[in-house]
Amino acid sequence: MIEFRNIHKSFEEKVVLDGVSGVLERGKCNLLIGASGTGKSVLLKCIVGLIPTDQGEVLFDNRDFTLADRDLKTDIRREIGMLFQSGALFDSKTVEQNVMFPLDILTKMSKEEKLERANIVLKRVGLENTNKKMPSEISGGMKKRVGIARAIVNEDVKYLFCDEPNSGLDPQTSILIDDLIKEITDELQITTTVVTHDMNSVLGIGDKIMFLFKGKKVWEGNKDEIMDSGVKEFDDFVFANKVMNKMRHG
Ligand SMILES: Nc1ncnc2c1ncn2[C@@H]1O[C@H](COP(=O)(O)OP(=O)(O)OP(=O)(O)O)[C@@H](O)[C@H]1O
Repeated sequence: MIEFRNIHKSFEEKVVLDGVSGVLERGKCNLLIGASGTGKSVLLKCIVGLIPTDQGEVLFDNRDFTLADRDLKTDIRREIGMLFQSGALFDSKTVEQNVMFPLDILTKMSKEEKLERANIVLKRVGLENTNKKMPSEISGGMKKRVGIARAIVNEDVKYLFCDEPNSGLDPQTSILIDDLIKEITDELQITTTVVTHDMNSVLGIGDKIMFLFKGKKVWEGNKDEIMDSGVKEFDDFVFANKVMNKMRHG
């Protein structure tokens, strides 16, 4: 479980996050949603410490990351897996080398141990027998699977963060990737956070949904509660989607 409290972040004069608080629950897919430019990615980066906040606290299972000393920060970082928007695979490394990379930098495991672990997670994401392929030789959906394998390769991982995992994917592949993220969350009982503006994802895997608008969280709920949120900004976002609008008005 991750708790973030009163997060503020501005870039020069521009206020991006204006006092955002929330709880990301363990064993659930927690979704951060909102229109383009509302600060979803900035919030995710503030939570994982990639961007310093101006104000606010982030607690990973009651451990204050903001005030943590170097050792505790390193411990928490080791428990974080990230799936980046672009996939962020190293083009010059094979699939296997990409997946083993976090183990190279975070652990003292032997080559054999790292390989064994990489093979386990590659199998889990449905990519056995792709070890020696280069990223340029595999599809967009497979690249995302490699990204997921890399994010969970470290057995210590307790927190998984995915920034727009469906970007660049067709709708069917998007659903497969969403389902995989959901299954892994259930299996490992990790705290998963997904940044998205894809309504299919919201309906498919939104165990807990937080909607950001102009730097504030203006609605929170689950996928069964989105039809009658009672919040205009949220309705405008949800029902801009034609399918959702049709579901509402028949
Ligand atoms: N490093 C930075 N320096 C200055 N401004 C930034 C920086 N990072 C983000 N911003 C600004 O913060 C705002 C929010 O950006 P963010 O990427 O969080 O949006 P988002 O909600 O994730 O949008 P999208 O769905 O388009 O990815 C944008 O106006 C962006 O230009």
